[in-house]
Amino acid sequence: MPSIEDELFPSTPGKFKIDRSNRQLHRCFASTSTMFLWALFLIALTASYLSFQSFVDSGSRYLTASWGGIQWEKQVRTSAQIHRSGGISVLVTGATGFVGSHVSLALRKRGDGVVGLDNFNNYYDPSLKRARRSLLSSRGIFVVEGDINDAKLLAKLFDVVAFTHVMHLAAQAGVRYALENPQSYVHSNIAGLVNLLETCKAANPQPAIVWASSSSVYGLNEKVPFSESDRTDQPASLYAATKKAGEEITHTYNHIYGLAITGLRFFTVYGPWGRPDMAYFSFTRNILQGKPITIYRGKNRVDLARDFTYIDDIVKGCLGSLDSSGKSTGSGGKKRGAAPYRIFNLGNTAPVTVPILVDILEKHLKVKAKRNFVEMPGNGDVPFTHANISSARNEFGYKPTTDLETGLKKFVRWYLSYYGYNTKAKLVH
Ligand SMILES: O=C(O)[C@H]1O[C@H](OP(=O)(O)OP(=O)(O)OC[C@H]2O[C@@H](n3ccc(=O)[nH]c3=O)[C@H](O)[C@@H]2O)[C@H](O)[C@@H](O)[C@@H]1O
Repeated sequence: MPSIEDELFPSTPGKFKIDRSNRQLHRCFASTSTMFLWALFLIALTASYLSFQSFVDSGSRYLTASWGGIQWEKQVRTSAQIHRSGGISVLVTGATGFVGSHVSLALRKRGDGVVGLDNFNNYYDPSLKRARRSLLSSRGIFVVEGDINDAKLLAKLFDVVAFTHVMHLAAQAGVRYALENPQSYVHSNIAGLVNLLETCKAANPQPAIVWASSSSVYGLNEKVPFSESDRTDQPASLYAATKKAGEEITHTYNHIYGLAITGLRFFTVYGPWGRPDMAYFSFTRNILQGKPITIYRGKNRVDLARDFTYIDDIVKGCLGSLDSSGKSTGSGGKKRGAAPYRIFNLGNTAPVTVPILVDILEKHLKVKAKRNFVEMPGNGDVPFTHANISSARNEFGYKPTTDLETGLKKFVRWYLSYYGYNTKAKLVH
């Protein structure tokens, strides 16, 4: 590919007609033409710089289309206001996501300040995210539309509000989608995370950060139940690898800049307002529509199992982590002392096989599933997960209380109501 210089200075100068009969004139013409060429070059350079600038501007306008301005700042400030003594002010990324919306509502309910951030991407139906936003907005939570990769936006948010905490839940989720769109995992889970940490490190005061890692970091680990000290260097999917990378990256920022950081390894979270890409959700949709569902099986027809964890238990774990996070020690990019670095499993400690999950759904839906068993493809899945939660219990009293039967009953009730199967049921959180 020709460089920009190649294009401005063609390699065929013979095209410029020079009068060779008069050396003086030639020299003069040559120097004039050189000057002329330089002038042309400078003009072209300036023009291309200006057009590049306008491209950057229009690009950032695109990124920042929905933020900025006095009114916007007022909304951010109001939403961040704390309404209880000893409360915290939290920036929740991924606020219209499944876990993000629940955590935002719970924080708000107890009187904390909450500002949401979400890019409303279309990994799954954005109308569900918009509905969650309406719910948040009805409780006085403002959600900024923007991406964690937008450094200007993040800096602006910290300019407007001195957040005490960041609850970082924005991510490219899903284990199997990484085969289809690997770059989206790098974009959100690596580049976006670093961008957020850069903003937090530079903030004055620095916030404490709690963020979503994943049970998938245990990968091919066979020791059960999974403890935080078990090996996590055998990821089975790119998704897991990016979450594991996130744990290493956050450690670095804790070490160099004194950011207080807590990583939470969530175990297959489910519940009302959940994620349509997850098995319990898509199974429900297919069962109700009379379509078959695909159930993966491991080698020798062994059923896969997950430590399915109900959303309300996860929310308690998130709030417990925020409350016990400790403080960042640095300011303006300078570390002043050691800050806590923690990682916790947030699971249910009671793995259930996928066919049993389907049994429970059938019971609550009162419809038989059309089961199609398939040998687990090499798509990033792991055979089972099982959390040891003693660290979280010791540190902040984490204690899951909802079993899969009860949790799925609540999910099904929400699903039928939200999608209009049962118009009598009220649409409540
Ligand atoms: O806890 C975690 O670490 C992860 O939990 C889920 O990942 P996963 O456990 O794979 O959850 P589902 O996609 O709901 O799958 C649950 C089980 O159903 C199985 N499954 C899934 C889809 C399907 O069509 N058929 C099927 O049998 C999967 O193999 C798996 O065993 C989330 O999607 C991840 O974002 C999260 O990080």
